[in-house]
Amino acid sequence: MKKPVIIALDFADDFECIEFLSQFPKDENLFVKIGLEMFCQFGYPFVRSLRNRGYNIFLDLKLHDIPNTVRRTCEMIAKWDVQMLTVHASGGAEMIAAAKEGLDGTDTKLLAVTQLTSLGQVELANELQVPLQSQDYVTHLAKLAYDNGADGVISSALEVPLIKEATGEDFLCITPGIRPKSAQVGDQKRVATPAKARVLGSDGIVVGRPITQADDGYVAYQNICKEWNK
Ligand SMILES: O=C(O)c1cc(=O)[nH]c(=O)n1[C@@H]1O[C@H](COP(=O)(O)O)[C@@H](O)[C@H]1O
Repeated sequence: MKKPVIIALDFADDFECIEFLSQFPKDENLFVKIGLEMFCQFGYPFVRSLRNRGYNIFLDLKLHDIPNTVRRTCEMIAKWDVQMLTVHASGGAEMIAAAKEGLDGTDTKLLAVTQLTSLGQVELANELQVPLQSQDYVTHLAKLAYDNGADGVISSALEVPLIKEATGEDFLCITPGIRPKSAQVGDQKRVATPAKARVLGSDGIVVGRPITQADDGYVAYQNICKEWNK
């Protein structure tokens, strides 16, 4: 699959979301992320309706629970034909392996979230009391995910070279925290432009507000794709 620009559909309601999507040509082969905000409101029927439009789906549920619960949840999601699913790497080795087991027999890529891109070095040290540099913590979690069967991780683009070195070139690094030069950073801390993410080796970028809150979402998307594919 071509390295995707994944649009994070973080909207307050489905009407706003569908109106946003109506700006895009019908044959535009979109890769969209359904996160907790939309999934909590509209659940699986919403996932199915977007899949039926032909979109690739990244279901971002960031599962984090005991292994048995995560495995059983993944067994259910395995029937949904989604292309990517997230769990938190900090759920541990057994939980990651259980998630993979639950997805057995599907093409759904299991991605483990490392250190959220909204957390910087200060939050890692002071709030989470993790005595490591961000890049070492992220690499450690990526290796844990790799060793326990995940297909890839979610990290900032900044850590991609280290993750690839610690795991393998084929281990997917999907990177949110993407901000074109002109965009506001907002609550993100570890950010990169689309061009920088490409140079650092990201396998796909996740972009929300710079597209969904732009005056013209389709133009914003096209500009980001141009920068990403240059
Ligand atoms: O798992 C994610 O997708 C994710 C992980 C992470 O570390 N940081 C992060 O921003 N995300 C998601 O990526 C999207 C980023 O949105 P924007 O900040 O609006 O571009 C949001 O939907 C977040 O939930």
